[in-house]
Amino acid sequence: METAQKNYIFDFDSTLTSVEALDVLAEITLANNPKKEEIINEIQEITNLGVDGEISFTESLEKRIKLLNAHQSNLEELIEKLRQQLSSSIESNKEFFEKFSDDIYVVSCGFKEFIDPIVKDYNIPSNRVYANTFLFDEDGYIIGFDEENPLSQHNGKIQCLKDMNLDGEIQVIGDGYSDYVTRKAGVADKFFAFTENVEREKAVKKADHVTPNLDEFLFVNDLPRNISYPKNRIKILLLENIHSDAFDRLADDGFSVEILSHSLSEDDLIEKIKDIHVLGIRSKTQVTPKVIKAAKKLLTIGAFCIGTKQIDLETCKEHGIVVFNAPYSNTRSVVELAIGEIIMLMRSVFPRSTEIHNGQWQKTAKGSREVRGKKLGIVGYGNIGKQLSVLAEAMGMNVYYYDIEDRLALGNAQKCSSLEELLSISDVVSLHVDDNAANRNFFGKAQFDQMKDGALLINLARGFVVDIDALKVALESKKVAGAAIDVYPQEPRANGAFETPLQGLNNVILTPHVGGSTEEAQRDIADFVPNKIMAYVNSGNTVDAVNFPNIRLPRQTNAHRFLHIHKNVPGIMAKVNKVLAKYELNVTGQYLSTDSKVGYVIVDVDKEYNKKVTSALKKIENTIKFRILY
Ligand SMILES: NC(=O)c1ccc[n+]([C@@H]2O[C@H](COP(=O)([O-])OP(=O)(O)OC[C@H]3O[C@@H](n4cnc5c(N)ncnc54)[C@H](O)[C@@H]3O)[C@@H](O)[C@H]2O)c1
Ligand SMILES: O=C(O)CC[C@@H](O)C(=O)O
Repeated sequence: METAQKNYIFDFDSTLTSVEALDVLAEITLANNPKKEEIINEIQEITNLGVDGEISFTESLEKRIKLLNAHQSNLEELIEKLRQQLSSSIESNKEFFEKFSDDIYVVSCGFKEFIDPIVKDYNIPSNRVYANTFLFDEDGYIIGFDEENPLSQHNGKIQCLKDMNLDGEIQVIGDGYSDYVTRKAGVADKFFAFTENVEREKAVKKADHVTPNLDEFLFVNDLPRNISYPKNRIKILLLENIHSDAFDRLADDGFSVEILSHSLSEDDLIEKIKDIHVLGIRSKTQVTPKVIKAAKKLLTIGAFCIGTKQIDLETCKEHGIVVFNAPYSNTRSVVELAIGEIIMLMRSVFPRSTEIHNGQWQKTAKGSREVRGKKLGIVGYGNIGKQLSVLAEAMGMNVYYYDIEDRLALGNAQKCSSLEELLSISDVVSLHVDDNAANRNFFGKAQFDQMKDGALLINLARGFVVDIDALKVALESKKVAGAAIDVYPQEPRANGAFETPLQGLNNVILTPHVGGSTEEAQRDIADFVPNKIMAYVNSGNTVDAVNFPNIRLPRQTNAHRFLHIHKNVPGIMAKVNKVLAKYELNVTGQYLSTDSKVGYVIVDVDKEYNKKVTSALKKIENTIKFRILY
């Protein structure tokens, strides 16, 4: 079947390059001019007025050339600078410019003197560049332009395209007025608003299609491209006030990111998740089997925290959804809060402070003790427990710990063989067990009874670990002299009203699950988790995934990468290889990692292959998910 001829008409400034060339020329010519900033601002204003169609293009050109005061010798430097500032999606898609060279034109209101040498590198010869030309005086100064050229006139591109008299469909790709008017005038069949460098409201409104980069344009036209799926089509939803650095990092990589300050209910999440490829949450969002079932496009979930029990990890795995977390980023923050709270509780600082807030002066040493020499009992000697052990010891505390696993003591910390033993000797008990469901109501009446009279309790782990009613009784009876609680059996999804039976009790510090909420921790998490997400989405790496076989993949060079996630049943690898053999693929690398439930096989193949292989791989029985990356 013969395919219809298409002509691709590219604008130059802010489309092929990320800048306006005359602005760059101004930077060069005005380098030593004391009024440089003023003049450059003026030039930019004039450029924008012209691009938006507020003043005639000829007028804008005349004014700018006068202000520029440029010389022929400046052009060489300009060309060098422009070469460094090509739009990145143009640079990464050279193959398209090579394969479709006969159908590509540059039609620009810029100047051939600098456009020709730049686009030549992209296989576009001078005779397919339609642009203005400068006029020079005998000393080589630019004094004007060829006024006969239609491109120097208002609506010049319309006239130029008419004169070009091209056969077939005409697609214009550009960012401004001169581009979109060609569509209205009927000389272009489609206008693509290119917004990689600048997003002009009017251009976006008039566009048949908004293309945030060349990848999107090539994808919708099914043209050869450097990337399998445009990143702007990958939708990321970040909930629960995740640090804005995460948004910046993911958006800078080209993804479409939406950020919400609160968590979503199951129903709202089910609705929202249908189109989402990547979900980012903290501790409040429950990712239930119903949510996962609705998440048809979901590739990965980032828990921007330590805990992952809010996510049904097994169901995620069965659906080929890879989950990451940040296991260490907020550890130090929790430890520092625990240390602060131990001191505050030991000194009864909060009751003393409340008295003064209520207008009372109560200077007393009663119920106020140093931490030095006191016994700290750490329950759960993991990442947080261990770090707390070291800092507490540095303050002169004697550290004891209890863990269900065999954990090596740090410093002079002493291991207890049972929880009872630890509780019976500790002046302060600090809970740092993990968020395992088995730890529900782990600490109740029996444990309070086993504590020393007047000991203190700290819970910065999970709310369901402590029986709050039993704690209330222990505090009221003075069995426990004080407590610091950061986590609660039920926590609200968003900021607002909150009630707990512990409100109003003496020497009880209540914080709203902020143990890990420091600027430093949140920034670190906003670096760590997006990196994991990008490594998976962009290359298939699952290193540090919490529910998936971990695999570190080599860099993919000059190859297409097939990612095949399947149920781990006998014979599946043989079937995958049979398909690859049937279509005679040249396999350049194959990697496999499995656990008892799923298998994850990655195959790197030569770029040229029979495309039918992909549907054959998808059709293999027990396939869960299949993706191609390039
Ligand atoms: N408040 C906050 O903002 C905040 C911030 C970060 C972490 N946390 C929570 O802190 C807790 C500890 O985090 P971590 O990074 O140290 O986890 P971790 O997995 O490194 O350590 C947990 C330790 O607890 C032990 N453990 C589990 N159940 C136990 C039990 N019943 N008795 C004794 N030991 C037990 C484990 O063997 C492990 O050594 C987690 O619950 C985490 O969700 C809270
Ligand atoms: O930031 C959060 O919402 C959770 C903090 C903490 O409980 C964690 O699991 O890291």
